[in-house]
Amino acid sequence: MRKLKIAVQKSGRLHDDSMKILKEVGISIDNGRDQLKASAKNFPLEVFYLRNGDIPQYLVDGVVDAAIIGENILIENGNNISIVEKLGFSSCRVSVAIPKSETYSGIQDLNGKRIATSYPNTVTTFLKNNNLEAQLHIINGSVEIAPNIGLADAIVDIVSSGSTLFKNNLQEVEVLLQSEAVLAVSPKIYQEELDVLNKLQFRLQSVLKARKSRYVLLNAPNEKLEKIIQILPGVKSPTVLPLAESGWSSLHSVIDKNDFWEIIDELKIVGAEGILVCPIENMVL
Ligand SMILES: Nc1ncnc2c1ncn2[C@@H]1O[C@H](COP(=O)(O)OP(=O)(O)OP(=O)(O)O)[C@@H](O)[C@H]1O
Ligand SMILES: O=P(O)(O)OC[C@H]1O[C@H](OP(=O)(O)OP(=O)(O)O)[C@H](O)[C@@H]1O
Ligand SMILES: [Mg+2]
Repeated sequence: MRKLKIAVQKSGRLHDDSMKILKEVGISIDNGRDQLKASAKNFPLEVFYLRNGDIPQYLVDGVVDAAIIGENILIENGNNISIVEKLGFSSCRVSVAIPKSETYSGIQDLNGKRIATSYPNTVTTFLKNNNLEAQLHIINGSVEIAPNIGLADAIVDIVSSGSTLFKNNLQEVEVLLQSEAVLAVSPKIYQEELDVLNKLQFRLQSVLKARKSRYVLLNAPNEKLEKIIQILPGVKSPTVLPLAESGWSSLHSVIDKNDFWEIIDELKIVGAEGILVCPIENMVL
């Protein structure tokens, strides 16, 4: 089987979580320090460690078949690159920010302004869509400093917690796009590599589903079961097993992690006892 060539950020915000998710899908990679390329021991995969910003071009050219990359970079530089899976980490947004001291009454306020950014294509599209004109200053990092040193009136940059904006006395006024890490595929991928990619994607989906879910076990008197089952939908329907103590059962089910506390509260009210909640490693549905 031919190997799938996948690009992963060499170092930076995406690196650790990218390696972690590959490990969670059971792929073990021989990772010598400072290696730019490494092969998986137990899966037809070759990992190329590259700069996030360089990855779209490698995908366009077919130098790599796939990549784990920030969606914002694909929007900025990735013509014709498809996203096959959103990976749920490195969530952020690309936003316009202006000094806190300035009032903002709407998008028109950006007309004629000087905007500093590392994402010129994203900003140009945004300006065009809104019939605005502005002067762009393209800088590669520390964009948030630009208004404070008189280089720009506004910036467009990544925002996550908002603490960098806060520290630089800036306020977020428009969100251009939302982003997270994604699995992207080269338009030049061959069928054999695509078959490997499909296998990888299947494994990723099972890990991502599992991350969003929790396994719940509880005990309840039989007369309370009907109400409890209504609260616990489960993958199909909850498993009910008799306990050694007569008139009691054990119920097992899968719930969405986000609904966790609400469901537990409801379960307690209708008479569930000994509730256990466990993480799930994989979910193959
Ligand atoms: N503060 C943040 N919170 C969450 N995700 C972020 C944050 N900053 C960046 N990201 C996401 O992580 C990706 C990588 O960011 P990082 O700053 O590590 O690299 P970079 O400067 O874009 O690239 P390079 O690898 O070329 O140096 C970004 O494209 C974005 O999708
Ligand atoms: O809203 P926050 O949580 O503060 O995150 C936003 C900051 O994070 C990123 O920078 P990073 O720390 O990656 O530094 P860099 O500019 O060197 O890439 C981004 O460029 C912002 O500056
Ligand atoms: Mg950064």
